[in-house]
Parts: sequence; structure tokens; C-alpha cells
Amino acid sequence: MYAFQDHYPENLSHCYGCGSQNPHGHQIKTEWEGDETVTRFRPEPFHTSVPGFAYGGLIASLIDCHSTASAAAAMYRQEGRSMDSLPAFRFVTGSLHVDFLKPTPIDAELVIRGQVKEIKGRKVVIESQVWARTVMTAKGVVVAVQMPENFGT
Ligand SMILES: CCCCCCCCCCCC(=O)SCCNC(=O)CCNC(=O)[C@H](O)C(C)(C)COP(=O)(O)OP(=O)(O)OC[C@H]1O[C@@H](n2cnc3c(N)ncnc32)[C@H](O)[C@@H]1OP(=O)(O)O
Repeated sequence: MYAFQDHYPENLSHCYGCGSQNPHGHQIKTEWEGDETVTRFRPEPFHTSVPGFAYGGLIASLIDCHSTASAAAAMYRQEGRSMDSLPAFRFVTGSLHVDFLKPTPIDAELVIRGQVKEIKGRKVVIESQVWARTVMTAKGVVVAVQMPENFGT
């Protein structure tokens, strides 16, 4: 699998949620399945909240980084361009809303499915759902915004 995150340059691959260069992070991998974006992640015992269930912050961070990657992929797809082509689209989180619908079991593979709801200017809105086996345990909406040149200054 060659994931969206595999196109990130090394200097932008340190994110706790999605950076391949962060040994302490989730290192999520996201790809297209038709018009949906999909991330699969297996929680570890140290991601526990209530025993037997996953910590909500983990769920939120999975939705977050799944969505920023999906936003970039959606922009490239809209322009009919490869994710390695220039100019690059880099997205950060403007807002993150999560609804926790059911407890998320710690012992199941989580599947995050995203849909592109809006692309407008520098903004992409992604809706996502987190599935554990056959149960949707959380859903989220992310407003991803193209990272400004002067980000952090
Ligand atoms: C491939 C390499 C990967 C590279 C990236 C690898 C790292 C992945 C990151 C993973 C996710 C993260 O954790 S990122 C880290 C957490 N996030 C951050 O630190 C971001 C901090 N915030 C900021 O820097 C800024 O507020 C921005 C960039 C988000 C927005 O500022 P701006 O650039 O001045 O945006 P602005 O022109 O005002 O607005 C542009 C459009 O976005 C909308 N917008 C802006 N902020 C919001 C908001 N909070 N909620 C809703 N909508 C918003 C505006 O209404 C507008 O829509 P309209 O009027 O046009 O309709």
C-alpha cells in the first residue's frame, strides 16, 4: 500500500498522528477506496480508557489525521494531479468535532471512513466515521485548511 502519508516530505513527517518519522506516534496510513478515504488502525493496550475500551483522545487523533490527509488527497484528485506533483497541498486542522456514539473496543481493528463534503478555496471539509467490527462508535467533522507559508510565525 502506498498511502497518502507516504507522499509527505520528511520534514513534515513528524506529526504524532500521521508522521512516518515519529516512532512514538500512530503512523496512520490512509488511501482511497472509491470515493471514500480509509484508515485502518489497531489500538494497543496502552490506548485504554475504561478497561476494555479505547481512549477518546486516540479516536479524535485518528479522525484528525485521517481527515487532514484526506483533504490533501481530495485537492490533488480534484486537480487530477499526483500527490507528488507541485505545488504541494499541505493541510492542518482548523476545527475538529467528534461525537462518541458507543464505547470503542480496544481489541478490534478500527476502520475510519471519510467522505469529502466541501472543497472551497483553501478549505476542505471531511466527515468521518470510526467502525469497530460492525459498530460505528464515533463520527467526526474536520475543517482542514491549507497550511499558510508563514505557519507558526
Ligand atoms: C502533505 C504534507 C502534510 C503536512 C501536514 C502534516 C501534519 C498534519 C497535521 C495533522 C493535523 C494537526 O494536528 S494540525 C495541528 C493543529 N492545527 C493547528 O495548529 C492550526 C492552527 N491554526 C492556524 O494555523 C490557522 O488558524 C489556520 C491555518 C487553520 C487558518 O488560518 P488562515 O490560513 O488565516 O485561514 P483563513 O484564511 O482565515 O480561513 C481560510 C478558510 O478556512 C476557514 N477556517 C479557518 N479556521 C477555521 C476554524 N477554526 N474553523 C472552521 N473554519 C475555519 C475560514 O472560515 C475560511 O473559509 P472560507 O471563508 O474560505 O469558507
